[in-house]
Amino acid sequence: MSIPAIDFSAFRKSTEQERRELANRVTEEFKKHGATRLINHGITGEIDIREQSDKFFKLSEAEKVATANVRDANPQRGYSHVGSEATSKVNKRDQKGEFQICEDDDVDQELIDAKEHFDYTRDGDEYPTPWPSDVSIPGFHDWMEGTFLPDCMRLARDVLTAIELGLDVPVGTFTSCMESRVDELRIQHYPPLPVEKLKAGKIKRCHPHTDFGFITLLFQDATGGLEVEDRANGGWLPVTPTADPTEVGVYIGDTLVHKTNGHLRAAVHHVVAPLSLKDREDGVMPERFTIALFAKADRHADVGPMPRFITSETPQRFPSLTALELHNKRVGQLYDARPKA
Ligand SMILES: O=C(O)CCC(=O)C(=O)O
Ligand SMILES: [Fe+2]
Repeated sequence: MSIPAIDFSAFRKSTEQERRELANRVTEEFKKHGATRLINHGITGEIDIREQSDKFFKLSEAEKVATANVRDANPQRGYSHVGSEATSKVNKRDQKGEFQICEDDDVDQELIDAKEHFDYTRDGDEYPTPWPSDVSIPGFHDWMEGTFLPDCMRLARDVLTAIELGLDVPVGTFTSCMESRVDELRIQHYPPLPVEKLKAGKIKRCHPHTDFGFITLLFQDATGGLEVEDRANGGWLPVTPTADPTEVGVYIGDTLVHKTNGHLRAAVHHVVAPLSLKDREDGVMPERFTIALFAKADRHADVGPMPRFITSETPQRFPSLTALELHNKRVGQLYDARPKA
């Protein structure tokens, strides 16, 4: 089984009835795995992940480090080297085997994510991005910040509108608390990795985790290796890249889980060897590039469960807190850094 790719073109240009049907279909997929895949979603510009990302990751170590992310509990900005963030520290399975947000420090400290990344947001944000100079990468900032980020933000809001329709909550329920546009984009590079290195179980391209925002949009190159937890059968569903380079995976994140009191569950995902290398003992996993848009709620928005999702059968599961409080708690877990009180 795999996650079907849904044609999203009808969402912007069709009758109300067709929009609702599409919204229901997308929401049903989210209910199954916390994930869906979309094609024909309106981002038509060249999504050449490699071309854009390569420019940054090919910079010298010194130039990359000059834009380094500060490893604290604030929103991530700039460059993170291989092994910097530890996704293994953010979630844990509960007694029923379901993945939950980690609430204590009892996690394996030695698991390494074999990836480097650069995180950014729009200019003018209160947490500014340390961009590399335009001399070292001509056009990089303008394309990333000026074109790609707004396109992704628009698509994320459309998908959230579809979820509002699919859940039959008033339109604007989620999207009205995204006005300050604090979404974040991440370009990600997984350097070549010998399969042998995976054997000891300490290194993965990315350990199982859930993302922190409302939803994540994920564009991947043709390498493969991303998998989503298969809730119905156990195990994992490979999100195998298709021939369509614009295809985007969409994943439910913790903020939407909180707001819906667990009615929607987050997509648990990880990155392992691509299918062609899965049963091999040797060989080298080729490098891999992806781009993620983390669609976020306004920092001061209350992302505690909405009253309509709290019932006698489903009592309140999460506290009332702001999006920034939830986000900082989660980012802090990546770095063993506590948010400031
Ligand atoms: O690169 C991927 O396929 C997944 C990355 C990811 O899960 C993340 O950055 O949160
Ligand atoms: Fe993720």
